[in-house]
Amino acid sequence: MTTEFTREQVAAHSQPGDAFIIIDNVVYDVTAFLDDHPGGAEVLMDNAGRDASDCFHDIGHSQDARDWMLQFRAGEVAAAERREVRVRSAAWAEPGEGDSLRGLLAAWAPPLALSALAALLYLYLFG
Ligand code: HEM
Repeated sequence: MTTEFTREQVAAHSQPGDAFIIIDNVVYDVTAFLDDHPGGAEVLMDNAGRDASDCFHDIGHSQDARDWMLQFRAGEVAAAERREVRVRSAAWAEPGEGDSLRGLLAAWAPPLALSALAALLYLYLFG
């Protein structure tokens, strides 16, 4: 079962030895992570006990960062106090496999069509 925290309860965890942060309605216990954060302990402590969703997204954290944060998950913000989760910006989203395949097809379609046409013409004239 997931533990639920009110925003007031999260605010009580704002010390270096006991630091919680909210990102997208999920509560993270970042106490053990402070010294390991590539962005430094200070930004995390500035946001300890608070909702740091905007800051987190503004940085444009990598997929690695998002995988990493899973291990600090302590619970969720109580249902009545959840906020709308910001939609990912296009710049932040990583290209999916489907996108690159589509891009590849789009790039190759015109030359492939031309060579098929040339082959047909050759067969028609000299075949
Ligand atoms: C548990 C939550 C978090 C994790 C796991 C995490 C992880 C990381 C990682 C792995 C990086 C290196 C760059 C990257 O891979 O994206 C990074 C950089 C950074 N993070 Fe976080 N971060 C977290 C929360 C936050 C929050 C809440 C803030 C802001 C309030 C923040 C601010 C920064 C900054 C300023 C950088 C440096 C960016 C740069 O040097 O260009 N991080 N973080």
